[in-house]
Amino acid sequence: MSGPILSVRGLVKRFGGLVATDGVTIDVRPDEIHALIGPNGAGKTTLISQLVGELRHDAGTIELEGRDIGALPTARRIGLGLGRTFQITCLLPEYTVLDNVATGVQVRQGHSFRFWGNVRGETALRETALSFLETIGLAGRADEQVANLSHGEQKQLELAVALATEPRLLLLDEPMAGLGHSESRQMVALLMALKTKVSMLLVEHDMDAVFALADRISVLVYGRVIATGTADEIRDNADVRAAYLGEGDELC
Ligand SMILES: Nc1ncnc2c1ncn2[C@@H]1O[C@H](COP(=O)(O)OP(=O)(O)OP(=O)(O)O)[C@@H](O)[C@H]1O
Repeated sequence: MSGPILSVRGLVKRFGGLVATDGVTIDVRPDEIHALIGPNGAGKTTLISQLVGELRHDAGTIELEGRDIGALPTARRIGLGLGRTFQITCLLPEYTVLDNVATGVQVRQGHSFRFWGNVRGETALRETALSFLETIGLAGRADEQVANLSHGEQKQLELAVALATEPRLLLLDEPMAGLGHSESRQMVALLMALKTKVSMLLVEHDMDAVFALADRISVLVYGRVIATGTADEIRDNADVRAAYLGEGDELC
């Protein structure tokens, strides 16, 4: 078996006296959806921010396909294959759906937000961007202004923009947030279909989605991973059940 896509060892982040991630060790294997769950304030977003380089860690290591990326700036990490979607929608609302995906393509090509150039380049860029929209089922909305999309379509578009950077590992920060039941089911189906194309670390409060998608689940509580295992192992874990007692999230 080949090594993990992502290997995190002993990651620590302190905010003054608060230890937000407290020696987190976790890995994501090739073609795996690894879900990270935990009560509010457990440190999930802090961990994602450390992985992408928006927050510097105080201790520990982060390796992407065996390469230590812990000291690299965010743009370099993206260039090496780290992709992410955001908890709060982060699209350019006044531009079209296609323009937004084109920004992802251009990031991959080493340009940042250059937008449309000469006609030949424009055609190639348009075709590449369209192919990502086809993958996520939004090609029919390519020329629509983003502001006119539903919340569910915007979440799908975020995914297309992230995919356009051609990541080896996709960090998904609450892709189901704010989605209705049928939109959530659509997103689950989409992520399931993408599984063979890209490995994913999924932060999500929607337990139906987590248990439907995840090959393995890690549970973070007060900055520490208290358990990692399959859905069945996590469901039966007494420490995990105790951590969720009284929380809004319900383990199914
Ligand atoms: N910039 C910051 N400065 C100080 N404390 C912070 C900062 N960011 C997060 N924290 C604290 O770190 C802890 C972990 O927060 P974090 O947002 O990572 O949790 P989370 O698991 O993502 O929560 P949620 O599920 O509610 O999004 C919390 O106690 C939070 O208040």
